Amino acid sequence: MNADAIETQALSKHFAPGVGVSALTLSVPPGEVFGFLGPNGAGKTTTIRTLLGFLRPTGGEGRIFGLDVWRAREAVHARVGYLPGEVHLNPAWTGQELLDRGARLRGLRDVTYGLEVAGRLDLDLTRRVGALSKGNRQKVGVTLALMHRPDLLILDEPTDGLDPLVQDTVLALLREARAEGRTVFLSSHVLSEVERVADRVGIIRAGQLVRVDRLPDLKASLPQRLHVTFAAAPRADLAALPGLTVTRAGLLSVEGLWRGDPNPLLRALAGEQVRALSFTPSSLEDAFMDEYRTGGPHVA
Ligand SMILES: Nc1ncnc2c1ncn2[C@@H]1O[C@H](COP(=O)(O)OP(=O)(O)OP(=O)(O)O)[C@@H](O)[C@H]1O
Repeated sequence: MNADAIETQALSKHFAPGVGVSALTLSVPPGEVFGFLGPNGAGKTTTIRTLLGFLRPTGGEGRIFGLDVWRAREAVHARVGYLPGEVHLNPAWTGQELLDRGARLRGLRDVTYGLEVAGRLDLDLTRRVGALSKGNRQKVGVTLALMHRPDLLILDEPTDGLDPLVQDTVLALLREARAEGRTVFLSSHVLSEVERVADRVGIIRAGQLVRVDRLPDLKASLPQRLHVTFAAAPRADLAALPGLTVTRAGLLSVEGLWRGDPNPLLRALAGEQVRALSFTPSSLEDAFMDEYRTGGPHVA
């Protein structure tokens, strides 16, 4: 059976009209790290909780390894390691006790990998969860999600509250999971961390999946930032060029974003008195900020 790790068809979860997640259609093949990005309140957690059958879809359907996320949720859970956005653990238990309990619940005899993960995260398993800092509780959550080497990891903001060194370790663990052919669905609002680990990214905004792309394609499609100053007012109407979105225009200058083949722009400028011209790639960060705010540039 070659089912996708995750497949959704118009999957929706509405809490009220216009609130929640709308008609999400997405496929994540096995062995991929998929970064799920979006601003606060965009619907990342709702999507994840629906994929795990904690919330009943109000429309469409979702499958994990071919299993219906609502009707077969218990079978789904057996294939998944889940880290919730907020880790709630019994404060009276130690990390070791939670690890042993997790192993028992999953019928896992060998906790060697769980111990290795905890060690690499520099987590003291002898301490009670109630006595741990937020970051250390997060490490317990990460360890519990990873310990059984699940086929699919669904992680809601896994590096939240962790220091940069530990964040690096978590991302390394995710890359190792991919190297073993396992799948990772990683929600985040931090582009820079997703960029370091994801094969593809999806951007959700106001409950809608607005873009899904491979990272290199996304980078290649970014517009160039253009800044031209003139010695004399230009005669051509540069704003009319289809590739140009003007962000600022003066009598003797134009700033904007250019998409696609630069030759029409160069031809238009050839007849003008150009004093200076700069043409620079915009950063991925810029592109994401545009996407967050407006739904982003429509790249051909
Ligand atoms: N149980 C609920 N009842 C009603 N509305 C809800 C419920 N859970 C979430 N929402 C609403 O659904 C929308 C999506 O919320 P969600 O928590 O999925 O966003 P998010 O992308 O995970 O945000 P964050 O990055 O802040 O965690 C928000 O408008 C939120 O207020």
